[in-house]
Amino acid sequence: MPDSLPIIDVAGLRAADPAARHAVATELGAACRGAGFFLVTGHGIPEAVTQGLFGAARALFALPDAAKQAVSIRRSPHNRGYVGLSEEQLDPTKPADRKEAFNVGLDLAADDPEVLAQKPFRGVNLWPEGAPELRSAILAHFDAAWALGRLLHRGFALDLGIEEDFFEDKLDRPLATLRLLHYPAGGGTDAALGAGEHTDYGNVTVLATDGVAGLEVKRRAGGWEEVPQVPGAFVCNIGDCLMRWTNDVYVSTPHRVRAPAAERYSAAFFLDPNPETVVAVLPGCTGTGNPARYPPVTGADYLRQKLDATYAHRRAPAG
Ligand SMILES: O=C(O)CCC(=O)C(=O)O
Ligand SMILES: [Fe+2]
Repeated sequence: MPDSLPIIDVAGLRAADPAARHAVATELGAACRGAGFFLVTGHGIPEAVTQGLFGAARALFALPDAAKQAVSIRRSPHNRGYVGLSEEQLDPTKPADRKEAFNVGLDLAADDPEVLAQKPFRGVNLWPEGAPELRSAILAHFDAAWALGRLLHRGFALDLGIEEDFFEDKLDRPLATLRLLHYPAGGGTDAALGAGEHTDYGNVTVLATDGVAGLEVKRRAGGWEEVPQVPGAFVCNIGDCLMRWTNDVYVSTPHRVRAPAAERYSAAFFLDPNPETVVAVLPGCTGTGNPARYPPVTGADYLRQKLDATYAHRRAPAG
């Protein structure tokens, strides 16, 4: 892995000129095969949207505990809602994570046919009462990060030598989660991390941070590399699902968050495919002596396995 993560301007992916699109795709492909992490500029997400998101995150985490517990993730079978401080332990060998989180999924209406049919992960979002402005600010960023995630997939497809729009209809009702994160001040004095070492589960993660450092990427040779703060850029990384889809051609790299001395906010958008999409190793990623390493699985089964392995509250009855 190189010592510094690549910064990739992805505006060219929107160009009419195929050569411009291919040039960006080649850069993306190199990053996905190498570090598995890259910084993205030229993403087209207005700064006002990101500012609005962080304003909403600050207001949300500042609510009284009772208001946050009223929308606890324990009340949602669909991986939505609030996760309290130290309720999660991404690395089981370390103390619980020093963070609180709030998960938002695809914003479906209560009478959406898939919600009524109780399809897996198809539920309504939980919103704190009396704060309607939070919902619109958070959903504006959800939509913007989703669009960026789909744009990146056009680049991945070009790099992988498949149809440029291969992923389009596999990401149009995705199992996506926008996770707001708040790492309180005062970390760094003990062994607790903000978030323990883990890999992400989906295809790609689009991360916005408030400029406070803390995220570290595991080097293949050992040790940790701090992700630099580049104003206006998003940090993107490949998740386990795209690693599987590409037969390990793209790499899902472990990372962690130090418990920062100063308070830190971030927002991770995890883009997983549609629930019924079959994730089967792509034809161009196998060859003689390199068979498919994974059997096909649906997006919903895949995510369920991953979440059940991580979160005790999904296995045990809510307490
Ligand atoms: O807060 C961050 O910088 C990264 C968080 C993260 O890795 C995650 O939530 O999966
Ligand atoms: Fe992560």
